[in-house]
Amino acid sequence: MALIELKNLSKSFQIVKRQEGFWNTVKSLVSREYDTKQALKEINLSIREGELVGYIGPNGAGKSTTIKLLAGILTPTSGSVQVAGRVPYRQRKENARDIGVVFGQRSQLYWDLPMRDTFDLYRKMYKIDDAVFRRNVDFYIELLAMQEFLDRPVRQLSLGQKMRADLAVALLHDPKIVYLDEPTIGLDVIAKSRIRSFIREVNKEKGTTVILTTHDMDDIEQICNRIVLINQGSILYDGALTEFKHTFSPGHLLSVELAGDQPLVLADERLVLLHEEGPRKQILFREDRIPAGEAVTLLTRHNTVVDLQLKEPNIEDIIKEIYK
Ligand SMILES: Nc1ncnc2c1ncn2[C@@H]1O[C@H](COP(=O)(O)OP(=O)(O)OP(=O)(O)O)[C@@H](O)[C@H]1O
Repeated sequence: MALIELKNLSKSFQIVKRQEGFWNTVKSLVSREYDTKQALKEINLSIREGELVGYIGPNGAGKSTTIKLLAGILTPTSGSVQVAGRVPYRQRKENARDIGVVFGQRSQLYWDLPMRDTFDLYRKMYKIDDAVFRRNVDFYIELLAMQEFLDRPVRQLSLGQKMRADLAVALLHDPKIVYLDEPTIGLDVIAKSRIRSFIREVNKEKGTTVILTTHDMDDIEQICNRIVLINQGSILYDGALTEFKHTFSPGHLLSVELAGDQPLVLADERLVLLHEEGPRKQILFREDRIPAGEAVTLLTRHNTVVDLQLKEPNIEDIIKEIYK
């Protein structure tokens, strides 16, 4: 059985409609109106133990929402989520033992404590068995070359040292899954490469399943063997990195400019809006699902198109387009 199993998983948020003006503000205190934002739309995803998955997509795509559902912080609107045979939001505590998390932009360390004491604190918090604790601390100190800064308070550490420390702490309790959000952000080339080989090594030695969110394609290329691309709450691609390059290049990106500021009509679910900037829209499609000629015909039939270019992107172009 898969370690992570998401079936037709949807998540919507209710957002209070904001209206301008004094009376509208007063009115909204009495009866609120809501908009619904669908963050995830019937996604299906199955991850086996030991996989190294790159989970990528533009801002607001639904990545954090997925991770929060895996961690049991959120409950699904519909569909199901299972992690190691459990329903995370029903067994949050037990589930937390199976997950380790690292946010590149937000450290989980205690600023005034040296790492040696931080390890101890986490040992108590997670009630880690003494032998496991000793073995893991030694393993991470060695693998991440942490000896030199173990006794210095965290606030004195460099960004790269802090990241190494954060990784060690997240993995201290031997979680089955580790979720890494931008683990190499802001680091120099050498520090990045050290983190990447560490992640590969942990995966190899301990069989830890890795879900990696990053905007750095080198992270994906060097760490992951599978890539899941999510955009506007739907999974656009799920497969090997080499296949990904093959699927979306060349010529599977349409750049169109519409007349005036009319909204884009896609008219077909095989066409996906990747990015828009004013009247210029970037549309992604897979040629095995819709031929380029048909995509162009559909777009010009439903929109007043001023300019249309069929691009021949490579993977970096697509990613750039996604992250613009
Ligand atoms: N608590 C919430 N209330 C309302 N809307 C939310 C909430 N959390 C997320 N959303 C919306 O759901 C969508 C998906 O957000 P999510 O944070 O999952 O994206 P993301 O892919 O993690 O983006 P980023 O790369 O910027 O972190 C966005 O439109 C976001 O505004």
